[in-house]
Amino acid sequence: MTAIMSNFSPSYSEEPKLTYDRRVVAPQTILKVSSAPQKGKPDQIQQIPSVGENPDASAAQASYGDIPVIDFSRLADDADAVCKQLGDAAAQWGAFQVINHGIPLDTMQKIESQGMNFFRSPSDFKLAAGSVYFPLNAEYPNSLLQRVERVAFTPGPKWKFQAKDINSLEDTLSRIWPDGNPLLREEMRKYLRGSEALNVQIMQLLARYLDLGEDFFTQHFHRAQDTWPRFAVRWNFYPSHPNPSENPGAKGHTDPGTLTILMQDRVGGLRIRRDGRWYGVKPIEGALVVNMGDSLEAWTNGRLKSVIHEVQVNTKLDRLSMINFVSPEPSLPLSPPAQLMDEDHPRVYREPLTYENLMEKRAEDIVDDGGSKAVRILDHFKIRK
Ligand SMILES: O=C(O)CCC(=O)C(=O)O
Ligand SMILES: [Fe+2]
Repeated sequence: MTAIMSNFSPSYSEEPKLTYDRRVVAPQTILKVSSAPQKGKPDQIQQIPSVGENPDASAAQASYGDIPVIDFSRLADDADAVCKQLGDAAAQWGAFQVINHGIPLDTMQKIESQGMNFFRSPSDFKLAAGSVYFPLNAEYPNSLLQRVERVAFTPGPKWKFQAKDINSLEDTLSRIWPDGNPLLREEMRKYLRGSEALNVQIMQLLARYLDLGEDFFTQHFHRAQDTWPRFAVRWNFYPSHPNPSENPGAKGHTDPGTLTILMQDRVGGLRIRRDGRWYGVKPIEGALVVNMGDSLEAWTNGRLKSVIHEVQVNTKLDRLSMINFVSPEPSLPLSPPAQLMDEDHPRVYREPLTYENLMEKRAEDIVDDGGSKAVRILDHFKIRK
């Protein structure tokens, strides 16, 4: 341990005293790029233009897209309308934001400020956390995550060992804050419980939207001895960079699981792709961003869309997100129900297809091509006509 480290202990007990710049970014600094829809080459893996490759990327255009914002406080009076709004968003955009989801704003703010405290700490302090901390870029020049420091709240080196229980986060918590951080522990516990409930609620609403019966997805949640789905929780920290065209934070990709529940700060920079255009995901205080992943698209025979997204680094402000990747049991066949297949809607993806298959392909892709090409992993599993 160096002298700096032993003297350094970021305080955790401060109330959300935000140690970073909370200015709301002027809309024109958020890039929204329109580019021509991809020319159809249905039998080829789709290449997703990313920030660095896209000549439009520096031509900032003000305004965010109309990514739906769903108010869960309306569930009590008008569940049908909420269900329709949410399902349409999942089918058309592959993403939405949720407000009034039940996780307290205070919890989200405290986690955010603790996360910022961690990433703003001296490098020696962060590196002392060991394998749960991934420093900026150094070892992963070709990864999808281009300019991101990370903390993985996931025990074990492999995706198979993801867990959602607070106990499994203890190890990471004690590594990133060796002197203890009971405030963060408590708030993470609340957040996890809240996002677990939200995941169930959303999956039930989506099943209802598709007329599958509310439990179509959730009946599998406790199928295995251990409980599924599992959560892989991560903090992503994107230090600012003066040149937006040189600094994709995360390149275009889809997430492999069922849902991704994401908390972003006020900086913005997350963008999603729909019909060949990028749309900024507007930071809304207290909102959670929900993305559909590959497993859900496969499971619903393409009715719900696994959304392509990327992150642009801000030119002035550091950005933090906390991401909860929800995955199904790895060996569960993601077989679409009969109701979602007919002559007009033939089976889209090969069977059997499991989360495990998706993850294996993803690992190959990222390793084999050096990760330089962002691809939709699901396209590898399409049934060719
Ligand atoms: O940080 C974000 O907003 C999104 C990051 C992301 O897409 C990912 O880590 O898969
Ligand atoms: Fe992602």
